[in-house]
Amino acid sequence: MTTFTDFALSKRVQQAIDDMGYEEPSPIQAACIPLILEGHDVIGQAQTGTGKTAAFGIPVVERVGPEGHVQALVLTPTRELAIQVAGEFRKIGKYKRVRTLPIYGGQSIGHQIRAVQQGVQIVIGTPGRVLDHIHRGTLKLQHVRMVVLDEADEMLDMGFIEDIEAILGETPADRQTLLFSATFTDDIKRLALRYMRDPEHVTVNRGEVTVPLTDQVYYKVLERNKLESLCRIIDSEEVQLGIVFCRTKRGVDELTEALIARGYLVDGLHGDLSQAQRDRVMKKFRTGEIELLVATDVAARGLDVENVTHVINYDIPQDPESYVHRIGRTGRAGKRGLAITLVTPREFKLLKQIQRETKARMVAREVPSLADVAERQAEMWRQRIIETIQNGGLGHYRAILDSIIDEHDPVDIACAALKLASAGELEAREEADYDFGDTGATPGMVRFFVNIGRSNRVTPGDLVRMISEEAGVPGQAVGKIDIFDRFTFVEIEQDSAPFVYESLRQSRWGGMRVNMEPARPRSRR
Ligand SMILES: Nc1ncnc2c1ncn2[C@@H]1O[C@H](COP(=O)(O)OP(=O)(O)OP(=O)(O)O)[C@@H](O)[C@H]1O
Ligand SMILES: [Mg+2]
Repeated sequence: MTTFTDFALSKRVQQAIDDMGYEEPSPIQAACIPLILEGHDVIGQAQTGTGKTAAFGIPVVERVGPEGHVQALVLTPTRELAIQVAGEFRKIGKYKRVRTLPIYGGQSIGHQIRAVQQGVQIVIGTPGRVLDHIHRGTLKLQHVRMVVLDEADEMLDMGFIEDIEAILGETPADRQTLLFSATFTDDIKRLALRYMRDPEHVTVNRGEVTVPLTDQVYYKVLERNKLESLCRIIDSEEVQLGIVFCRTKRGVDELTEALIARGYLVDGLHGDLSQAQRDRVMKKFRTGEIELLVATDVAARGLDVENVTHVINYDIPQDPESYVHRIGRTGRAGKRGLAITLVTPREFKLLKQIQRETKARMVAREVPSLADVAERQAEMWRQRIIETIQNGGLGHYRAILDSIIDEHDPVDIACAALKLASAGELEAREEADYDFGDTGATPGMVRFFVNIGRSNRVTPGDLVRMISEEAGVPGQAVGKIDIFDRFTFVEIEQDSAPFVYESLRQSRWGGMRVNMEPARPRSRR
């Protein structure tokens, strides 16, 4: 087994690693540290939370010389990540006294300029702000010997590529270039070769991109019930710290407000907040002052917060990479995690695509019913009432009730008091459902008209198979099937009907075009 001492690191770096409590190198560290120490360019790919930061951090710090100019540059896609990676570098370089500096937007540039002037050896920054310094002439990169792109696939993607090119153009051509991420597409790897010299490819766990210690589940929800479903799911989980991802900044704001209104300890993070706000929110999350962080994909990559037990995709991620990185915020460094994805009927295909491309094992779960949640809440109130009786000190309240106790049933009085105390929390609520109108189906079922191209060779067995494969519903959800000359009608259980409808309303199956519509009873006559 490899140990850190095998790398012949300087005493001061080795001591720092010991202080950090790293006993043995993770696989990506074991493979990359020697290569980087020897001066190779490296493309390093390993699952989220497996120590990629130190895999480049340790050898980069080790290779930095005593000269007081910028020798290494690390680029990250977000400010929070730059801050975090800078923290890791500071720890590794603690005894070597390597001077590191995070440089990112939203922070006073004057302060950064003064800090650079004091002789920084390693800069960790976001591309925009680094370019800003280059243009102002306040950051000189001509002596840079090592460049790291953390989250390299993201950095070489559309949003960043021009900035990256411009920055790399400021560094010497014979620099050492290091690329790290949990995900690399073949295209990005090919593109990366342009900026590298004969790189070594290190890939850990080629087969699985997601972390096996993170269980992955999904809940089928209806758009209009999403908030309610989320709350029920959270209430049925023991969340220590959780990150809830939304697609848009506005979605983050809205969900944050809605959750606060419902009494959850949450705050939101996205790119439109001031840096001071972003710092405050991250601090509240890292210290556990809030239990849920609601965020856009700005929090998807690289963030390492201890004890994140849950990642919840409130909005389904738009591509497999985003899924991998988002859920990678939990299940880090050998800990367990749970990744939850909410999926609406319209998004079901996307879920299946993510599942296919990440080879993820996702298990379907049922949103707790209102009855489940109601029972849990009722139990909680019963407990509270019993505890309150046991704690005593009720004399004052008894006096208040004295004047009505003769005229009203004591149980009625207790019920009224509970209604007031629970502020509506215990009111009966109704389950909302997808409205297909009257389709002339058996009670509890929805009848659909299915049109499968010109081919009439479809058997009832084929239909059941198609429906369960495409919509991910059990075969039992399919009821009566009528195959006429040119028309086919299928009855689907109410609960599964929205998913079947959204998956099959317009799709392809075995090369045939499939259309599906809720049946209208009149057309049956
Ligand atoms: N050798 C080690 N022994 C113990 N813990 C480690 C070791 N290396 C790293 N860690 C810890 O593992 C956690 C994850 O590390 P890191 O953030 O570098 O992961 P990553 O691979 O960069 O993940 P991501 O793809 O999400 O960016 C950190 O908390 C880090 O301190
Ligand atoms: Mg990382």
